[in-house]
Amino acid sequence: MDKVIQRFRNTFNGCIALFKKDTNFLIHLIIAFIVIIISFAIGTTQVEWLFIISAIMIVFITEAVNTSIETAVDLVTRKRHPLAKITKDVSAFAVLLASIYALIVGFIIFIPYLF
Ligand SMILES: Nc1ncnc2c1ncn2[C@@H]1O[C@H](COP(=O)(O)OP(=O)(O)OP(=O)(O)O)[C@@H](O)[C@H]1O
Repeated sequence: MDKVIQRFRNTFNGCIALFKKDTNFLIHLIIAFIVIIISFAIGTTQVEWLFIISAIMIVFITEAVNTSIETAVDLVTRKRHPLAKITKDVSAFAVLLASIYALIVGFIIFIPYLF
């Protein structure tokens, strides 16, 4: 049981570290909060909710993994290195892909409600 509690504690520490290191995460969180409020207001369907929640979670997850990878690279080297650059750039690209997916989902779901 102690081990389970310790694991939760470590995970919680990871969450705090993520907020401290990555200011983008807070921005994503605020945007997600606004999207959820709008979704409640317009009464999106169950399937639309599934897409909205999955889009939000994919952005959160990639942003967290991106921060973790950036931190690991910084741990390995602070010097400029082409491999460090590729690692960070590819990891940032994953966040961009997730954000594009979220935008597409948002457009497909919310645009019809506007008209
Ligand atoms: N050690 C390095 N060697 C080579 N290029 C690097 C290195 N560290 C960072 N870079 C380049 O600088 C860019 C910015 O890196 P940085 O670590 O500042 O992340 P960041 O994009 O500012 O992350 P965030 O804004 O999420 O904190 C990277 O995407 C990469 O192209």
